[in-house]
This record gives sequence, C-alpha cells and structure tokens, in this order.
Amino acid sequence: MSTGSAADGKANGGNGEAAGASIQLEGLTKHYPGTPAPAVDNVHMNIKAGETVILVGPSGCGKSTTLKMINRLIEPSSGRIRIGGEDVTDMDPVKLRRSIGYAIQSSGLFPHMTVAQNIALVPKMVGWDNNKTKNRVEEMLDLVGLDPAEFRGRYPRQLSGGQQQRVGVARALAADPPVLLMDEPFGAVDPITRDHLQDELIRLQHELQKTIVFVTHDFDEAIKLGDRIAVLRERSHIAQFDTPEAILTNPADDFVSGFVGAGAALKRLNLSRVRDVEVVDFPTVTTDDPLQKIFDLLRSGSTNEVLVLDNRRRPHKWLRRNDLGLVKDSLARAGTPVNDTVTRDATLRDALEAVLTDSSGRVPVTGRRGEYIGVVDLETLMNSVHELLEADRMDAREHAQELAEHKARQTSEEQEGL
Ligand SMILES: Nc1ncnc2c1ncn2[C@@H]1O[C@H](COP(=O)(O)OP(=O)(O)OP(=O)(O)O)[C@@H](O)[C@H]1O
Repeated sequence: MSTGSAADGKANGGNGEAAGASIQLEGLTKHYPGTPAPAVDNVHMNIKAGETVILVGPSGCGKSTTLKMINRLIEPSSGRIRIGGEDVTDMDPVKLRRSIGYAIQSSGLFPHMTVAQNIALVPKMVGWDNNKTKNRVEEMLDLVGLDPAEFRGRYPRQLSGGQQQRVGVARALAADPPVLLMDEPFGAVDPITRDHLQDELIRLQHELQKTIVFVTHDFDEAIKLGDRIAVLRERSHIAQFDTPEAILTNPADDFVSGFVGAGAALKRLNLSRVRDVEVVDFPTVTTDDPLQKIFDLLRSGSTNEVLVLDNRRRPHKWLRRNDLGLVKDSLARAGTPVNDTVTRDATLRDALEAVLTDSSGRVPVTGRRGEYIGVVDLETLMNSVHELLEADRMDAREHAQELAEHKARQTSEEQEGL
C-alpha cells in the first residue's frame, strides 16, 4: 500500500509531511456463515485524512466487525475498502495490516516478550534495521509517557493496566502507520486511568494527525475524542455521522437522542457542583443530646428520621423511628452509619452516586472541617439536572437560530453582490 501519494488522501502534520490517510468504505457488508442476517450491512463511510472518527452504538450492533474489516482481520462478504485512495480490498492482508496500527482492549501484548520487543515487532517485520528500530522504541515510549530506561526491559505482567495500554498504543504506532484502528482500547482500565489515557491520545493525535477509527460504546468517550462520531444502530446502519456538537444539539432521531440524552445528562452532572443546587436542612440531633429529646422529636410525628451528629457536628448516623426499640440507655447500637458525605465542591455526579448508595436516599453536605451543613436528596438532584438540561437546550436553540440568521444574511448579501 502506498502511504503518501493519493491526492485526496493525506493530512499534513505540523511539519508539512504526510500523516493520516483517508478511508472510504463502500457498501461494506459482512455476513457470518450460518447466521440469518448480515452483522454489517452495506456501510458507506468517508473518513478524511487526519480525522478521528468514533464508531459508537449498542452492544452487538457491528462496531468491531466494521473496524476489523478495515484491516481485514475479518474479510468482508462484499463491498470495497480504500485507504489513501487505493483499493485494499484484495491486497495481501498481512501486508495491509503492517501498514495499519491496531490497538485493542487489554493491550494484546505478547506476555513472553519485553516491552521493547513488543513495540519492535512491526518495525522488524517491515525490515527496519536494528538501530532504527531501537531508536523508534525509545521514541515511542517517550511519546506515550513511559521512561524508556525504566520500562523497555519489563514484561507486560510487570506493568499496571494503564501502562500496558500505553505500550499497546506505542506498539500500534511504532511503524508510523497512517491509519490507527482502536477497538475499545481503554475499556478495561479504571475510570481515572481511562481519563488520563484519553487525554494522552488527544495530545498524541494533535502531534501525529493520524487517521484514527475508534470503537466505543461510551458516548462520553466519543464526545471527548471524536472529530466526528458515527452513531450506529443494528447491522452498523448509520443513524447519524456528524461532529459531537451537531449530534448533541441536533440528534437525527429518537435512537440518537436516546444515546445523547443519557450522555448529555451525565456530562452535565460532571460539570455542575453541589454548590449549584439547593442544600436543604434536615432534622438533626447530636450524640450529646439527652435521649429523651431524641425520643420526643421522633415521636412528635414531624419527622420519622433524624441525622445524628457527633460531638464535632460531623454526620454520624441516620436514626429512624423504628430504630427506637434498640435504644436502651445509649444510641450506640441503633441507627445506620452515614455511608458518604460530600462537600459543596463535589460534582453532582459524586453527589448522585452517594445518594444512590445510601439507604436514606440523601447525602449530607459538609464544610471544610467535615461539619454538617445540610443535605441534598434525590428529588433536588433530579430537578436540578432537568433544569440544567432545559437551559442547555434553550442555548442550543438560540445558537442554531443565530447561525440560521447569519447564513440568511450572508446569502442575501451575496445575492445583492456585496
Ligand atoms: N464470528 C462470528 N460468527 C457469527 N456471528 C458473529 C461473529 N462475530 C460477531 N458476530 C455477531 O455479529 C454481530 C456484531 O458483532 P460485533 O462484535 O461486531 O458487535 P459490537 O457492536 O462490536 O459489539 P460489542 O459492543 O458488544 O463488542 C453480533 O450480533 C455478533 O453476535
């Protein structure tokens, strides 16, 4: 496969050299033997050179099958694949795969090879000499943020999950392929590492400008990483193929809205803080209060639950009217411990998680020294999220209207020859 000639096919990196290659899928179909319907049915897709395109969709919709047809790990039943303008549908698949980087979940590293040997694999296969390969391994380790001196001689089992994923990406990029295919590469790592790896990929892509096709079922990940997102329904039918902004503000149909809705709400929860919502008061007593006072409060009928604070006014446990039977001469054995607290700086997502895991359906909000301030409950959170999303929709509508007015003005100016 040529990697630098097709006129329509190349993105220019910062130094003016060719980087990514365009990809065209033309009527791509996969019918697995013995199955009644195709897993991927007649996909047409035009991916520009240097673009990051995310395939997102429900489990089993055909994302991986579509991706693996691009490097012919799965042979298409019909249709054509062009890379950099060149038809690669019938070329030797082994040769093809050497020119396409491929990174998968759980890194796919060979356990019996060191990090350096894993990364050197494809450069060696395509005939790079030892010196060039060795330099490339060091360069790649640097690129993915791993110190070569420390990591080149290690075996995969001596790395954390996140480090293994980094080496997986380094290996995929080692022979400088114009195209990188990534199949849920960060699916198996914890959320914080995942966030870091996503940031790294954005940084790398800024530098390298490869063409990346990336599979995920996580819409938030798609929004974060994609220049364009293809939302797929069953059999890889494209429900919408557009920029993240366009999909968020203008989903094509109910299926896409379903994906966006959940994603948008969660995204919103991450961007808002407890201090943005109403923190309400809740009946409290302290462990120093006389038992009679607590009994009276719970029996008065005004509330059937109180929050017990310790002697430094920190939330300690929830005490319900039904627990009173266990209160003999002290509170020690009665009530349910407070699971979690949040500060005013916590995100609404943290607050929601705390509310959902606490049997009381609310979470105490605390100040700098852990002292009780109030509570946030599920209803307040739900209302706030609805209000925030409604405000977002209004903004999007206003923005769309401004754009439409701007376009109309431009057209009329053009017609008047201004
Ligand atoms: N080798 C196979 N033989 C028969 N059917 C297969 C084969 N591989 C995948 N399928 C079927 O093809 C469909 C698409 O599978 P694919 O793995 O591409 O989906 P996906 O969108 O990547 O799913 P997930 O998000 O769960 O990984 C599924 O219905 C799956 O059961």
